[in-house]
Amino acid sequence: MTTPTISASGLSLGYRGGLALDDVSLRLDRGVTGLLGPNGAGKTTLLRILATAMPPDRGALTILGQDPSTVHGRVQARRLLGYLPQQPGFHPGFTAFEFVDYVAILKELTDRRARHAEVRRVLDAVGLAEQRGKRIRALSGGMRQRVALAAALVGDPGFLVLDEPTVGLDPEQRMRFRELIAEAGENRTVLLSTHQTEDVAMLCHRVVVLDRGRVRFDGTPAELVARAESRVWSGAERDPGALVGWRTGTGEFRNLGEPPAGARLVEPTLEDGYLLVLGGRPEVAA
Ligand SMILES: Nc1ncnc2c1ncn2[C@@H]1O[C@H](COP(=O)(O)OP(=O)(O)OP(=O)(O)O)[C@@H](O)[C@H]1O
Repeated sequence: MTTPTISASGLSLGYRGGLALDDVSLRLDRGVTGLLGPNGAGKTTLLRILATAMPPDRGALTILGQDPSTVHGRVQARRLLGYLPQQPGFHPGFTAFEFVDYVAILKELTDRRARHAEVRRVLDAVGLAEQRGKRIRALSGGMRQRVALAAALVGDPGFLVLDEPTVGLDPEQRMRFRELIAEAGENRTVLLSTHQTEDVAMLCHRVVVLDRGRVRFDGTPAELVARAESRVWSGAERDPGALVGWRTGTGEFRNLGEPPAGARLVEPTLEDGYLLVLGGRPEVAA
């Protein structure tokens, strides 16, 4: 068996308010894995730990064979991974080129000529060749996300950590961004956190659902959809026996849970499976 890109076991981390991650174990390999979960589930905390931005309180982790609990392992792991954080921390006065070059310097690409060639390569890869001299403040939200992705791609890392990369993008930009992520996942391991079940349906070969700091599901998108098989029905009213139900655009109600006899069953979606894994809690349906 080959060594996985990421091998994490028993990761736990507490903040003052309580446990944000509770005994999370995960192995990740090539391709795009989606991390779904409601607000406060622990997604950012997990991604930060996997990107070595903070250590867990407990648990063991290896990143591309490196142990980030040692200084040497942490430095090596950082050379091998790319991280697109939720707030990329742009300096709006920088141009796209200057920002990515700055990240490349932090990644210790010391030879100026080779570094600049690398910056041009990653900006080209995300379709920003034309905009590289533009100031970040003058770029659209979608272009800024592409700059952040370019920065994460510097040095061709084997492991990419993307924290809600499609948030705030219009549908066309989101589609374009998904293509870039799919491309990035062809020959490396990508972990992507998102609230968008469509991101997972369109991009991911695997999906992990995190809720209240614990892994609630780990499988393929098709397996997540299958969780809702024969558990979704429609009707003229919200079924009081449903775990969760809502009015759809057609005026009909979509109900999830254990259908009553004679219920009009409908084809489940990935979102239905996700909501059922979370126990149909309506506060996470948004
Ligand atoms: N710096 C911090 N100090 C204290 N508590 C924190 C801190 N960061 C996160 N938390 C808490 O830890 C829990 C997990 O937060 P985290 O940001 O990892 O969740 P998330 O799944 O990324 O949420 P979202 O989807 O809203 O970004 C939440 O209860 C949150 O309030």
